[in-house]
Amino acid sequence: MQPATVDSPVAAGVRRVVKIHGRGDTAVRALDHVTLDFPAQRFTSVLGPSGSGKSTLMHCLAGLDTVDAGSVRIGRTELTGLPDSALTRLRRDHVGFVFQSFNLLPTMTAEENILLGLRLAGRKPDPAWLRVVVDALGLRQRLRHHPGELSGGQQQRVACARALIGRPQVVFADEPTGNLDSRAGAEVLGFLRASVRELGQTVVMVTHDPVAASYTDHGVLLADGRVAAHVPRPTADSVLAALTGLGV
Ligand SMILES: Nc1ncnc2c1ncn2[C@@H]1O[C@H](COP(=O)(O)OP(=O)(O)OP(=O)(O)O)[C@@H](O)[C@H]1O
Repeated sequence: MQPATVDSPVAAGVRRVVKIHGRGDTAVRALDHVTLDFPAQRFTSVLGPSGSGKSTLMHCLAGLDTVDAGSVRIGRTELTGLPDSALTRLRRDHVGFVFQSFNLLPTMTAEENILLGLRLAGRKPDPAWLRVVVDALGLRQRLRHHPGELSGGQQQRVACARALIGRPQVVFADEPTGNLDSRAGAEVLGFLRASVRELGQTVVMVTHDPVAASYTDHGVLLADGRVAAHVPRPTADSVLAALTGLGV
């Protein structure tokens, strides 16, 4: 199996990032001088109460939103100040996404969904890597199915394959198990963990769920737009205790 190409020990990071939503009286400081590094080939969870800034952080990290101060990098590339066209290319070529709601195209087969991003980028899939990803996700028998013919767990596994097929610098997963039952959720989490440990990928996952966080190598807790705590080698209990310590 070929490991991912790693061109930096830090897959993504933010330095003293401030993000303010809205203006004037209704302005909300969603990120308040956040500094974090997400190491390559690690599975990191971002936790915290509702409104603590998790989604905002992910959007800023992925270049989907701009920051008001501070800097953001993906690998060795500084995002702040990049023109939109360069940001779009960076996302397309170096970032994978897994969303709570799967976001598959219903008229395409599972295989077409997996390969769409590469096709749009004019890149050819590496057949060996496609095989590795499809087999790791148990999707071999499902490639010709349309999303409507797949269970939620299978659809999310297709979304994971789509995220990994271009061997991105980092995969951002936003509550990837939020719409799944616990068994399907465990399968997806097990795969994300295996994609890091066995395939050398890097995954950053936003989650509310201490059990989901227990699959990761490191947990970061946000509260009120700030880094409130780190939970190394998280277990469901240690995450719960850290969240409780925040008064959540
Ligand atoms: N587009 C927006 N306009 C105004 N305020 C916003 C906007 N997006 C987020 N916020 C505010 O910024 C803060 C952080 O929101 P964010 O969605 O990042 O939190 P979160 O931790 O992801 O929450 P949840 O777990 O509920 O998804 C919240 O107070 C939220 O109300």
